[in-house]
Amino acid sequence: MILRKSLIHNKLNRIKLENFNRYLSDEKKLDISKYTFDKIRNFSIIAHVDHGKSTLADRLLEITGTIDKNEKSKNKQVLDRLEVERKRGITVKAQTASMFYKNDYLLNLIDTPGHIDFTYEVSRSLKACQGCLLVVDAAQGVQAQTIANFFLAFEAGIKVIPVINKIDLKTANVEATIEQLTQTLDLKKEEMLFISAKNGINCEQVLDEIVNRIPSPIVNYDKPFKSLVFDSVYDLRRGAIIYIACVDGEIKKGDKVKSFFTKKVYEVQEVGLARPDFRPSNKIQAGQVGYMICNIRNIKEALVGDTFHLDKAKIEPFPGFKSPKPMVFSGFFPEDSQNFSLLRKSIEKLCINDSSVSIAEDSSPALGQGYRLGFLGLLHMEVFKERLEKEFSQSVIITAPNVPYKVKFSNQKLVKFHGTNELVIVNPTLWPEVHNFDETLEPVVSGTIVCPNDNFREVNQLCLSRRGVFESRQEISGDRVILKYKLPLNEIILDFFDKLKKETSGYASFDYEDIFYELSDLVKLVICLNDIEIEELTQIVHRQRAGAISRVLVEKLRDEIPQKQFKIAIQAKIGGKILARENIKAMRKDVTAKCYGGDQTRKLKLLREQAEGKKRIRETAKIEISKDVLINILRKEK
Ligand SMILES: Nc1nc2c(ncn2[C@@H]2O[C@H](COP(=O)(O)OP(=O)(O)OP(=O)(O)O)[C@@H](O)[C@H]2O)c(=O)[nH]1
Repeated sequence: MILRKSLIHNKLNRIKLENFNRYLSDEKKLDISKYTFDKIRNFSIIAHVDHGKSTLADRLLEITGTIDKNEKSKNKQVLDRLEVERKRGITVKAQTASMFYKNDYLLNLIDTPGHIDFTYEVSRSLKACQGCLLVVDAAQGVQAQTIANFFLAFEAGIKVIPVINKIDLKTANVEATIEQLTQTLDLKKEEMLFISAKNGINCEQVLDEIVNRIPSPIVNYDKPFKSLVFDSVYDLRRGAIIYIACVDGEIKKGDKVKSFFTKKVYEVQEVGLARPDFRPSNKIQAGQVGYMICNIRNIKEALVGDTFHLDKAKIEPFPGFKSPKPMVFSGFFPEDSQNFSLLRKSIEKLCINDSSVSIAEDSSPALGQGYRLGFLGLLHMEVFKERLEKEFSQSVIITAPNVPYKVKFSNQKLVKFHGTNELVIVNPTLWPEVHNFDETLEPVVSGTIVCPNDNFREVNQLCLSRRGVFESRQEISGDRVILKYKLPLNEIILDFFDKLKKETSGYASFDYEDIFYELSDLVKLVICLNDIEIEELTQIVHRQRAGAISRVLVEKLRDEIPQKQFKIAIQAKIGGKILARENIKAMRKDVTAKCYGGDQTRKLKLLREQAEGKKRIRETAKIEISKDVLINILRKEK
């Protein structure tokens, strides 16, 4: 697996040290002028996790001589996978690479991220292509991500070449896979390729079919330079390196370019091809795909989907650009509050290479100073956390993740105050008072599940218990079924996928698309200890689920909080209404132990004094939840 972006950074540094000077002093920059648009094919590889996307990419690079086998094994040692990627069996990011084929063609393999958290980026990268290889594992057949990815390609209007992989496996069921592809995606058998990416069987044919079937890009040489940004990485010395697909004109060192989104102007310092190392070229012209370095010092100015064009030229931007929208938010606090400034520096460094993380300062009575960070999805958050721990040795406490909710109001005073009639709430403690809004909305997704027919009942039950709405069921060959549900995002960000796997002995796959907002009866659930609110445990929940969540939380707290000299009342409340309650009894101390003999009046006096003392402490003592208890509760929450 040599093509992984989470690891490109290492690679960039290596290239920088070893080759940077050589490249700069190298007079012989690549001359790619002869690769006119008709000689170019831009394509992606899309697949369900583990169906062989990276293996096929490696094979194509090997066949075209872009990398050799020795280089590959060298890379294999350098590139180790993040644990979260290994655990989930996914690659978060691959890499873009240009290959020369038969001396005639320039084939550009454009990376698409391999996870639903990055669906927007997948759809943007597909916009830079005219075709894609849809890889399907012959032993596993069509899976949820196969379907979701196919439809992204279909919507992008690009040519899809179905490739059935792993035909060498004893468990391969090629006939069933063909049938599933024809039934579900309306693909034709005669269009399918049958390969083993691992053993190289029919892989050269894949290259020929890319040339034969994928159209060359539609371009205009006479118009001023215009390009689509489909990826970016950050290098400490050179700033952001952006990957562009050039559709009009050409660009070379010294030209001035402008970002349509930020309106900022930059001078181009270098352009070139990703092979996959950065190789400078004399220019990039319409139809070609490459990288551009122009001293962008903030990765937030190099956004996927933006249009970079020649300064002062009037152009139409590529449609559909959105700045990244975080959908999962959590508090990040240092395990040792002394380490806050170290945590800040580490987060800043990590964000240099990730424009999609949103950052705001946060503080908590128990956890001290920290941050509230927003991510594209839960996996994105896990990868970020793991990198904080592995690359920066930071131990962090993460509060229960939540999704962004919306509240709508018609009160004109509020509308005037906020300048809008709708607020997005990402921090549950900032949820407004009930009388201050009219409607509440939550993000909902269209989910696709592929599982064995026999598991339908369990899967359906799981989805309904997560407030899912059943939409459709389609039986496909191989005794499997495709199910569609509308599911609230909040219900699937935590353990939904794990539960789904458990219910189906690992045979179900899940993917989602289209995040949209729907009306929902949401309430703020507050946890109190002796009437004092524990902010870190405040959550926004659906009214229907509030009772069950409350009971679980108060029981967990009852088991975790140590006894004190006085009684502790644990309550879960919505507004003033108590939904669940547990008490922790006061510690008993035998104050009469020293009274020998039968002086009953003295014993009673001591007991009376003890009871009054406890009452006094209970009224005055501020119960603070300790950090350890909070960590345990949050761990169990996950
Ligand atoms: N037997 C066999 N195994 C293969 C073949 N292609 C890939 N594999 C294996 O399948 C596993 C997954 O392959 P990858 O190339 O990592 O799959 P991927 O689609 O890139 O996975 P992600 O990028 O992590 O989603 C690896 O263990 C490969 O060695 C093949 O043609 N035959």
